[in-house]
Formats: sequence, structure tokens, C-alpha cells
Amino acid sequence: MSGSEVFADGLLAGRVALVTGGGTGLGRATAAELLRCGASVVIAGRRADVLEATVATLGEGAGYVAGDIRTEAGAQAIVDDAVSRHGRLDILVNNAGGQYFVPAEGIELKGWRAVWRLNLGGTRRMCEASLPALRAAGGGTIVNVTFSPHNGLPGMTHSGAARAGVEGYTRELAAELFDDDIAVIAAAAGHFDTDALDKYPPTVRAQTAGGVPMQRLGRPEEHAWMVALCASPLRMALSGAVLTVDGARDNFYGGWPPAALTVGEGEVPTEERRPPATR
Ligand SMILES: CCCCCCCCC/C=C/C(=O)SCCNC(=O)CCNC(=O)[C@H](O)C(C)(C)COP(=O)(O)OP(=O)(O)OC[C@H]1O[C@@H](n2cnc3c(N)ncnc32)[C@H](O)[C@@H]1OP(=O)(O)O
Ligand SMILES: NC(=O)C1=CN([C@@H]2O[C@H](COP(=O)(O)OP(=O)(O)OC[C@H]3O[C@@H](n4cnc5c(N)ncnc54)[C@H](OP(=O)(O)O)[C@@H]3O)[C@@H](O)[C@H]2O)C=CC1
Repeated sequence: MSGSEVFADGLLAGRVALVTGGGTGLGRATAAELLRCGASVVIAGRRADVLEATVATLGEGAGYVAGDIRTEAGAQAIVDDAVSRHGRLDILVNNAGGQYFVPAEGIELKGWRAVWRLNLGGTRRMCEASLPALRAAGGGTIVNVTFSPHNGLPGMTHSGAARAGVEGYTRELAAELFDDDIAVIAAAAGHFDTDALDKYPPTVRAQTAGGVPMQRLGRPEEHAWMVALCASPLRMALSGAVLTVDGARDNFYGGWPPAALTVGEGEVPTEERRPPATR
């Protein structure tokens, strides 16, 4: 595998990373970037065939373990596999997650719980299962992937609430782990171009790029660079932070100029200056 476009060769040499949901989309891109930075990487997910196919494309240094992060035993088995394979664990990327699209009042209690169990519960279980190994390695990094719920995501109330929970969990855990030299950072993704978006209703999918001020979807490698940065020597200074990579989506909803602010042929008016005497 060739080197990183962003980071120095060998940035993560000798480190071992575990990426949940590493068989697809953002997790796959993250695994590839961590490998480029010199780490050994174990990817995890429920479908062995998907993981196996991804490992074949990732090449040397990559391995997989099939398992389910929603149970304590599942999370523990995933961590144990990574540690027994490489003898240590330095980086945990809690990337597995997701939800389904339905307006708030249509969310059944069972579905609400399923989304929480995966996103907040799975993240917590993986953190708890990994902490002994991270401590044994003398410190490390946990990156909790969320989506940015700061301005709400229509149709995803269950997940917005669960991801806000992940942010709170991240901040508190970070404070408790400073003395162990373990950084805990939330990576809040905006809208990224992965196959997972295909499952959303076509009308929802069609406007996702238009809802980003940057006016395009994020590229998986852009997200992966942020995760690699979180594992870099900057990690402790970032611990407890929520890093948002979203093409400015958190700032307002739409491209420039905002349609409601334009006059004439699309110009954005400017405010009258005060007369010099009152300035
Ligand atoms: C601005 C906007 C731009 C939006 C467009 C841009 C979005 C970008 C932001 C975010 C993007 C991403 O996260 S993309 C990543 C997406 N990836 C994923 O979602 C993959 C992981 N997701 C999942 O595994 C599932 O969605 C999830 C429900 C969370 C977990 O599955 P489980 O197997 O635990 O649960 P299931 O058994 O399937 O379902 C449990 C219950 O959940 C409910 N349920 C499940 N699917 C349902 C559905 N489609 N419709 C209704 N209800 C459903 C039912 O009550 C189910 O019970 P029964 O009725 O008894 O069956
Ligand atoms: N794409 C986007 O725009 C955004 C994505 N995100 C988040 O980023 C992460 C990756 O998203 P993306 O790559 O797009 O989507 P994917 O649906 O491709 O990724 C989800 C991954 O999680 C794995 N997974 C799901 N449930 C479990 C489980 N119970 N145990 C173990 N693994 C599981 C899936 O594999 P398997 O089914 O085999 O278990 C899959 O590889 C998710 O948390 C997503 O919500 C956040 C913001 C935006």
C-alpha cells in the first residue's frame, strides 16, 4: 500500500488499530488510511463475507473479525481477537453505527431502542472491552464516530439523540482517562458519499449534497484523514473534543447564496453603513 497523502510515513508504525464497521464505507476508508500510516488494522462487522472481501483489497497488515458490538460478549470477542492477533491494541475506532429514516412520531419504541443499542450502547461496550488493552499498551486513542446532531437531522431523531449521547459519553470518558494517556475523541461526520446512503428514500438522497454549504458530499478519505489525525501525536490535545467535518453544514442549511437572502438577480444585499459621525 502506498503512503498517506497527508501524513508522514510511519506515523502510526507499530500501532494496532481496531475499526468497527471497517468492511464498508467510512470504516473501510479509515482502515485503509491507518494502514497507509503504518498501523496494523483489524476490521470488525457482522458479515464475514463483506469483511473478507475488504481485507483482500486492503492488503498486508489488515485482518478481520466477525462479531456484533451490541452484546457484551460480542464486543469482548472482537477486542480479544485483535489483541491475540497482534499482542496489543493502541487505537479503537467506533465507526459501526446507523439508523433508519422516519419522522419522529413514526419511530416505534423498539426501533428507538435498536438505534440506541447500536450507536450509544455499542460504543460504550467497545470502549469498556478495549480499555484494559489500551492501558496495557501504555495509552492510546478511541475515536467515536457520530454524525453531527447539532442542528438536527430530520427523520433521524432516534439517532440524533443517541449520537448526542455519544458526544456526552466521549467528553466524560476523556476526562477520566487523561491520566492513562488515553485520548477519547468524537468525530462528527457530515454527509459523506458512501453506499449506505442508497438505503434512504430517493427524495432524501437527492438533496443531501445540496444541504451542505460546500455543495458536495464529503469523500470517505477526508473523514479517514481526520480519524488518523486523532491517532497522531496531537491526540491528547484533542481528547474530549468533538471534531466536526461537514463542509460547514453545522453553520446553516444550504449553499451560497441562501435563496431567502437574495434580491434582483441573485445578489445578496449588504447593510447600509452608518454615517461617519456615529461610527
Ligand atoms: C436531512 C436528511 C438527510 C439524510 C441523508 C443523509 C444522511 C447522512 C447522515 C447519516 C448517515 C449514516 O449514518 S449512513 C449509515 C447508515 N448505515 C446503517 O444504518 C447501517 C446500520 N443500521 C442498522 O443496522 C439498522 O438500521 C438498525 C435499525 C439501526 C439496527 O438494526 P437491528 O437489526 O438492530 O434492528 P431491526 O431488527 O432491523 O429493527 C428493529 C426495529 O427497528 C424499527 N425499524 C427498523 N428499520 C425500520 C425502517 N426502515 N422503518 C421503520 N422502522 C424500522 C422497527 O421497529 C424494528 O422492529 P420490527 O418492526 O419488529 O422489525
Ligand atoms: N455516510 C455518511 O454520510 C455518514 C455516516 N455516519 C456514520 O459513520 C459510520 C459509517 O457509516 P457508513 O460507512 O456511511 O455506513 P455503513 O452502513 O456502510 O457502515 C456501518 C457499518 O457498521 C457495521 N455494523 C452495523 N451494525 C453492527 C453491529 N451491530 N456490530 C458490528 N458492526 C456493525 C456494518 O457492517 P455489518 O452490517 O456487516 O455489521 C457496516 O460495516 C456509521 O456510524 C454512520 O452512521 C455519520 C454521518 C454521516
